[in-house]
Amino acid sequence: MSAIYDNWERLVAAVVKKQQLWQLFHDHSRSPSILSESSDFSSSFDLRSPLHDLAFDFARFESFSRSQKAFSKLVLISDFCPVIDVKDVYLASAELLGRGTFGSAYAAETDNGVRIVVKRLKSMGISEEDFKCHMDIVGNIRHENVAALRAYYSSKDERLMLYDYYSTGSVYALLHGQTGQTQAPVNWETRLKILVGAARGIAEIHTQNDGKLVHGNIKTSNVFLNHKQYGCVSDLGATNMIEATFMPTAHCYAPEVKNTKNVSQASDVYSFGILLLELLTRKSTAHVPGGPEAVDLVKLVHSVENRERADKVFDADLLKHPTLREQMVKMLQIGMRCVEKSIKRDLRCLK
Ligand SMILES: Nc1ncnc2c1ncn2[C@@H]1O[C@H](COP(=O)(O)OP(=O)(O)OP(=O)(O)O)[C@@H](O)[C@H]1O
Repeated sequence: MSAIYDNWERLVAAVVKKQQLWQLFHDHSRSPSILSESSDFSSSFDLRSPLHDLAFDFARFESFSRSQKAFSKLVLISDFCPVIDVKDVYLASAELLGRGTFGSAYAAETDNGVRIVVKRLKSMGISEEDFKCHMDIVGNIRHENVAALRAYYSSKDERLMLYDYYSTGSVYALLHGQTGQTQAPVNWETRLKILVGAARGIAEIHTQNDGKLVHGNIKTSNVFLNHKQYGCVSDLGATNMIEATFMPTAHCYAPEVKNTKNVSQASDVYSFGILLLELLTRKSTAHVPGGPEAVDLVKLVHSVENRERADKVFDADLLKHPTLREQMVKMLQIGMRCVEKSIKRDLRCLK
């Protein structure tokens, strides 16, 4: 356990205490746009202000006869004043975004053009009471780097969670896109901002529920870009509620994590390390139909014996900028520390 918590402390040191990763971030003198932004995300952002850009029509809920009964128990999170009409989900006009471990995700559009994501849990293995209790915890989180739960619904045979829709797509889509498409370059600044944001989001999640909350499913398809283009962690909740087994070929989970019962804050740190390595290498760690094959990145970076050979694993696009190399090596070291429980070798060889 001590080794696990050592990893966690390193992440906190890297992110919250603004050492290492934060230092790297500020050292990046070629990115004045990052440096000019406030280092205290919350100071310039009123997280409790009403969301005026999401102007839904509450009245339509009442008049929607087919689902009126079903939606009568839709619970809106307190700061979400406007209301959502999710009838499109039931009327099948909603767009299926994909099916994941815990259910399906749909993008539904309201009449006034606001898009919202509806997550439909596939398992009913959680009581209504436990579901609501967990939704209260998740719904309470308002942080720039955590996708906000806007509403939820629970009935005898249905559990829905409503989130903001991220039109820019996930980090998975950004890095790996669709098969056959030429990959657009993703610059260093973008990658750093994704990592800093994701790390801050995870750190925030871990402070919740008396410091016991776990995300449990950190991976590129669950990280989006917020309005400032920083990483924003989504899909919080499902792992805590549903018992599910992860695909053994998904390399984004810590080795001890076989199913949702094994997830922990330490395994979130591991998955953050994998996210970091994925951003450095641009290799996918989970196979999505139509996407690239999954690569065991821990094994890959394990094959790096010294800093000269680190180039073997970096995304070739990044290597076109030799001035970034030092920062990339430092970043690789942070990633390796996050996953080091399964990397037996001594990191000092990279120093
Ligand atoms: N809020 C959102 N905005 C935009 N796209 C989303 C949002 N939430 C999920 N998606 C996308 O919808 C698809 C399905 O997501 P879902 O979370 O159901 O599965 P997953 O991320 O592939 O796997 P898992 O269930 O393990 O999280 C993914 O491509 C995901 O990136």
